[in-house]
Amino acid sequence: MIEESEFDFERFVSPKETEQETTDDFEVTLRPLSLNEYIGQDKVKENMKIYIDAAKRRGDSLDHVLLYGPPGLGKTTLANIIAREMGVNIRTTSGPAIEKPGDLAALLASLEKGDVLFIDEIHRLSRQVEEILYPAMEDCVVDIIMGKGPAARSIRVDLNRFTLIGATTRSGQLSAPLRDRFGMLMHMELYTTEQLTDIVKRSATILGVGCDDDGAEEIAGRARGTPRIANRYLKRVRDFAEVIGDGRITRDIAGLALNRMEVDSLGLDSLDRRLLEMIIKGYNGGPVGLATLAAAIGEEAVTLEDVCEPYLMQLGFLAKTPRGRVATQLAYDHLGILRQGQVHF
Ligand SMILES: Nc1ncnc2c1ncn2[C@@H]1O[C@H](COP(=O)(O)OP(=O)(O)OP(=O)(O)O)[C@@H](O)[C@H]1O
Ligand SMILES: [Mg+2]
Repeated sequence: MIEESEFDFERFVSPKETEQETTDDFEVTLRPLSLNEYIGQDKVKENMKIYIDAAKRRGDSLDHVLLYGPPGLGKTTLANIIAREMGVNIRTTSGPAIEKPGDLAALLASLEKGDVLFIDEIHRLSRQVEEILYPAMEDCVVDIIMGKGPAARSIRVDLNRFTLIGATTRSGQLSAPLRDRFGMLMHMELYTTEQLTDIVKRSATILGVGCDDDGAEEIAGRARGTPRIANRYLKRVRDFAEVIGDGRITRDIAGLALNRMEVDSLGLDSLDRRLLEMIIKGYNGGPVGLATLAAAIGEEAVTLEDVCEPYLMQLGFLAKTPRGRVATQLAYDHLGILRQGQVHF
């Protein structure tokens, strides 16, 4: 329920777009525009194709979709593709950008039939704002309270059928009532090196850079399962290739560039290594709590949890236990550190 004072009727007519994307031109041009161009995430993609097809056959809007997974895996890209494949408009906003319930109500009321509303970082919606979504998602209505005190009355505003696509890096932080109202929960996984190699090759073609298969593989192997990182490294390696080499990306050039950027052979960057070294040297291998660890290396806990840990856990370098984070033997081996009392043969 929202109060009249909070409701900005002006916005019904001209909703102010809250475009909060942190994309530069580079990212925009590299974004695939159709499901067929979208590499990897096969499970998500196959299911999505069926849901889209079914909705289109019924002439219905698509059910609400929640995309969750680590940053840079293509959630924003996929949301745009879904809207495009459905042939509808997409409006983009993000959790922290919607301050008042009235703002969201106005945005919802401005949607046309079938439109997609994409809310990035949906776990960061305030409670009050989130409550507007419940009846909107379920019954396509918003409730507005007019007036105050005993004279107050509530008005229902009917909405057009729409599709909410929410994206979050942390589905665990989503309240249960909100999560339950999504018809599809789609978990995005880290990409394999083969998939990332294809992504790098595709991006290189779009950018007009010559790139050997080996060169693409070298970049992919160090991009920690993340297309955004792969594209970023490609851009930097291209600089090296142009200045040091003959412009073509080879394995040697890629290796050299990435070493200079302090990205090691498995894709660990200096922050990953600082994290592991702190557990090993500062806390004797762990367990150590996330907050303690974050304070010790001077980083935010969310950064460690969202950015570093998924990849370190996938490599088997880090384990989460109820008592805290633990560095595994594989991490010691990779960093070349001996455990206390361990003898090197
Ligand atoms: N499946 C894919 N195929 C090709 N390129 C991709 C794919 N997924 C993502 N990319 C590229 O990776 C970049 C990052 O994708 P995107 O912005 O969609 O990630 P995100 O999951 O929304 O990240 P965040 O959580 O940080 O918002 C984009 O520039 C896009 O070009
Ligand atoms: Mg995004």
